[in-house]
Amino acid sequence: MKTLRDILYNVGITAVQGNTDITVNAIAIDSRAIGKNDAFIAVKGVHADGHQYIDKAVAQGATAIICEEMPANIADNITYVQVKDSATASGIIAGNYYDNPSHQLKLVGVTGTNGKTTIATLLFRLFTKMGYHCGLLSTVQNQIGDTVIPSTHTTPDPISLNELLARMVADGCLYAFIEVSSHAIHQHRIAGLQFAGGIFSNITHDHLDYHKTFDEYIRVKKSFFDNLPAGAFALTNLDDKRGNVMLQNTKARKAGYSLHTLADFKGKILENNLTGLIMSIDDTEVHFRLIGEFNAYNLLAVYGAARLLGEDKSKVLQALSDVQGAEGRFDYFVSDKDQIIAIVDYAHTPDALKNVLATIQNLRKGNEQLITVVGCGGDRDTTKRPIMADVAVESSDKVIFTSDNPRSEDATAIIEEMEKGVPVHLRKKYLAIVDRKEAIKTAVSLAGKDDIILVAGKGHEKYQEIHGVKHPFDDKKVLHEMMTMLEK
Ligand SMILES: CC(=O)N[C@H]1[C@@H](OP(=O)(O)OP(=O)(O)OC[C@H]2O[C@@H](n3ccc(=O)[nH]c3=O)[C@H](O)[C@@H]2O)O[C@H](CO)[C@@H](O)[C@@H]1O[C@H](C)C(=O)N[C@@H](C)C(=O)N[C@H](CCC(=O)O)C(=O)O
Ligand SMILES: Nc1ncnc2c1ncn2[C@@H]1O[C@H](COP(=O)(O)OP(=O)(O)OP(=O)(O)O)[C@@H](O)[C@H]1O
Ligand SMILES: N[C@H](CCC[C@H](N)C(=O)O)C(=O)O
Ligand SMILES: [Mg+2]
Repeated sequence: MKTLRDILYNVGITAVQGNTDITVNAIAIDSRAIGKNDAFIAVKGVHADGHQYIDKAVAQGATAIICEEMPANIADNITYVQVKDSATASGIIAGNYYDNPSHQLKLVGVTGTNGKTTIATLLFRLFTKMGYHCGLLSTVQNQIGDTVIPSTHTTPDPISLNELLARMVADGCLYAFIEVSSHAIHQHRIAGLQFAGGIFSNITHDHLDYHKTFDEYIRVKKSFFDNLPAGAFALTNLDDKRGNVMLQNTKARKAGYSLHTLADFKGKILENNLTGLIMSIDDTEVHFRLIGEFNAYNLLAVYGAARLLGEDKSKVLQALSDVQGAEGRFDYFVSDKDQIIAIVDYAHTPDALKNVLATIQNLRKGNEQLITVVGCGGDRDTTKRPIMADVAVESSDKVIFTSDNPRSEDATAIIEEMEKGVPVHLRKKYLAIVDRKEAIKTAVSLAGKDDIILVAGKGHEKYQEIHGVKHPFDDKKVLHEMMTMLEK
């Protein structure tokens, strides 16, 4: 059992009212999770202010309150600790509560608009193949060795994050590979963690609903590298316009990867087709199972990180050559009868969609049609909607606009916003079908021999969220069903 004093170690405290030598049973940032003798950390959120729930936390049994503003009602026998920033404090407190698990393994964080899940998953699979016991925190799933734990966020809240890392430590993991989303950096979900390394993939348009401007989005991502310790490595993509800026103020050891310029880790694509990529990496020719130029970048990032973690070049390349990509990322199958290539991909940003469509265009052998099914999520960046629609019609022969996760929004209204991005001369190329299953069915019915269908935006997701309800939905399963039903 830890005392309140123990878990406050390194926290920027401004005032204390009450005794800090009390034992703390558990910690929570959500009053609904509070039980007897717990500590409640009141965090100001996007929708609510945790300070409003202090009384509720006390009523549920909290004996310690950590907050930025002392409440008006001070209850007897409760310790109130005022801190400068309770979001940051929650990360540090969570670390202390769980014995700072990030100090007990090598923690590597991946940030960037696209490629985080792919890079983190490849690292996890590579290091596992090389014989290490590893942990993974990703959008698709969390993993401790072979044990899969469902994930709710790309980067969990600081308490869940430290608890998961502690489970990895207890299970004997030497490495943890985690995705670091821009939301997580901004909300200090990673506060107090000790990283052994940070990787930057790229930065393009996304999340402007949250960060407001692209400059602010860049600043937030950069702050992850600014805060890395001197002993860590910071690995960047030198072919990204912002690749150098990301590392401008880092204390960590800098390294870069590139397909086009001089770099610590240099790659070149020799062949790129449906059987995979053949690349030259630091002058060694290697075959990989993943497809597309964007995956060449992801593979280079993984190779670079493995080298920076002290692994041998040929051992890494040999193991990486056999590793498979993450679920729902350029996940494809070929139909039995008409050899239709059906691809499911998580492209939900303009850049990801552009890259995946360019990859498909490069794989084309003749005049096969490319039919794209795509939608945009509700309650998320609205400015990407017309751009994604434009990208889709420019690079496909036919496009079906449909729903992604409408969340609280009207699905038809989202599609109408997408349609505004279609240039007049390309209007004949698209249809709008709100029901995603119907949209996929139509794509399959339009496809003939050797044609290619791309269903974009939801990748591994197993549900469709409509007005707060998550309805079971799996793009790949629906594609399979429709192929069978329509005998393609
Ligand atoms: C917009 C956003 O990021 N919200 C996250 C944020 O919640 P919030 O600030 O909205 O919380 P709030 O509802 O305002 O409440 C404020 C505080 O009061 C507390 N509270 C609230 C109600 C109550 O009864 N009692 C109580 O104590 C809450 O626990 C919270 O601490 O902090 C919560 C705890 O960490 C997150 O679960 C929540 O993620 C929401 C569900 C979400 O959808 N986030 C998405 C946008 C997200 O984070 N995505 C990124 C990936 C993006 C990418 O693709 O790069 C991710 O990392 O998953
Ligand atoms: N390095 C890359 N550059 C550009 N696009 C990429 C890259 N890697 C993957 N993509 C595209 O982005 C999609 C999402 O990839 P991935 O899931 O790896 O990214 P992510 O950063 O984890 O996304 P999220 O922020 O939603 O968790 C892929 O399906 C693919 O279309
Ligand atoms: N991590 C991303 C996922 C988007 C996936 C897409 N299917 C959507 O629902 O918009 C986000 O929270 O913006
Ligand atoms: Mg991800």
